[in-house]
Amino acid sequence: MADYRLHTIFYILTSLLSLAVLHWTVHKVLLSISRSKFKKANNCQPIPKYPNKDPIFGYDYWHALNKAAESRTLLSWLREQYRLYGNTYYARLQTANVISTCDPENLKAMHSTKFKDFAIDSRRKFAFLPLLGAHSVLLANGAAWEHKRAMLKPSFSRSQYTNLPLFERHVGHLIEAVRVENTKKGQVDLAEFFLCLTVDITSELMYGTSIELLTNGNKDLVRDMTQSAEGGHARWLLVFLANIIGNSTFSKSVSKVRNFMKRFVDEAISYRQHSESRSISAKPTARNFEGQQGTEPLDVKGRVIYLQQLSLGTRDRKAILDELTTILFAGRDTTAALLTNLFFVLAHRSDIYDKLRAEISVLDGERPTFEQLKGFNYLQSCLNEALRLYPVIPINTRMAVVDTTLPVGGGPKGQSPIFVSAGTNIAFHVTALHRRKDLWGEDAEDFLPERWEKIQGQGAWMYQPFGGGPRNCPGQHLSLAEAAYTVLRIVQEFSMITGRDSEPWTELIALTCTNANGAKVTLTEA
Ligand code: HEM
Repeated sequence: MADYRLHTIFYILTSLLSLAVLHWTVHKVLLSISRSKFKKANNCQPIPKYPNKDPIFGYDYWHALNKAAESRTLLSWLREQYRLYGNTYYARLQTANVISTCDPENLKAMHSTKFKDFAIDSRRKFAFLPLLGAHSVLLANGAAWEHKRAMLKPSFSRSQYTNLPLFERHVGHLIEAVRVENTKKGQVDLAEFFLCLTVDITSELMYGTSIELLTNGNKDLVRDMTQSAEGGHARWLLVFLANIIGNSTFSKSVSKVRNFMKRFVDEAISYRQHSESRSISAKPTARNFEGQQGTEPLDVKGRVIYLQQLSLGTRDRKAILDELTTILFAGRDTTAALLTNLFFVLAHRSDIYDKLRAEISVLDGERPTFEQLKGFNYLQSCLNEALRLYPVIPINTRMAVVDTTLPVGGGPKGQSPIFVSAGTNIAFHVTALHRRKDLWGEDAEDFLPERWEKIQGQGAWMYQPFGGGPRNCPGQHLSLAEAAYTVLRIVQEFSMITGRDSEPWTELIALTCTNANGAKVTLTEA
């Protein structure tokens, strides 16, 4: 009897297993047939491959990538891979299929023409979720992302980035603090001050209240923010290994930063309560977080304050915390990195510094208007060139959400479309794109602001510091105005800059990328 029962169970189990195997095989065969047809219809050609020694786990590619990251040579290592395998190639990395590209046509497709076929990938989510939170616009996809983007829009209006008196207040604090340090120590690392400046400006614009790091000197917050951003990048490199290895410095910093931010969540909640108890100056907006009709709050100067905007869209404290933390990091690390990289160059190029001084001398020491600021072409070219040679976000990623194609990278010349199966990760490398000699000329490696006199429309897809398409950077105008104003005022106040660092520019990749050794200089009073 027992033998009969065992026999029946065995029979049922093997039948189920055979059915599952059959189903899987049929599915695979049908998928392969339909993909072959799809590839043929789209004229897809094979893509060059990185010679993975470990084609299953892709451990060798990951090991090489990590080694380069540890020695702070990841950006040049990536460029070397493009030289070896072409501008678009495939590799296996930690069990994932990855297509790397530095081709403008592929970026255009991902960001714009085929925007819906690509989404934010799980690697980015894993890396930055502890810091930015699940509600972060930087980690969202689909309809949730659309809502968040609509919420952000009014806070990036022209009135925000043309508010030069607001910039002046904070840049004035920066100049004072830099002057004190420069006099006391005979030199100053501008990088630390830029990180405070961008927090002060971003918080005033987005929260309505400045954190005032330049005047209250909350060094702990500066350190915790930096450690959080760097820890996020380490998680991006390690992925699941990060959970095994652990990083207590990262966890502590994240928790301190998010705790600090809770005061602004309280402010948002009390703003909401206040606005519910009396009628505030408000007009309807597109949609809020909960998908309902929202309101667009205006502060006394007629600006839209993001914190207030968020508070009217949701009662969820965690959602407000995630969004406020995200916007502070997005506004801090980026513009600070741009300024640090540019001043690193200026410290070693007195010819460029002198040319900047000559250009702005028409102001005769007075403050510029916004139109004058935008009209200083050489100043604008220096910013463009700093973002070209040292893009603040040099590595970015997406994931294909459906079977799709990218326009180039296939065939012997790399000019035919390539097939991209759903789930494939795409890594795009902006430094490699911005330094391609076939696009930028033989002097692509040189810092040459003059090249921008000839470039129309910022070079479209071959110049990608701010991303492109619907998901491009909403802070672009703000950061360029903020950076231009800061450079102009420093150049007005100091007649000469001398570099105090003989090291070459060295990558420090966290949320963004900046010079690892900062911008150590001595400034001479004008
Ligand atoms: C030099 C300065 C800056 C650079 C180079 C820069 C670059 C970028 C890039 C490349 C993206 C697209 C990311 C992607 O496609 O995955 C982005 C997105 C974003 N940036 Fe910026 N950014 C800068 C300044 C700012 C500032 C000052 C703010 C706000 C105060 C800001 C807020 C954002 C936000 C909220 C997003 C997410 C947009 C979305 O996902 O829809 N950025 N930025």
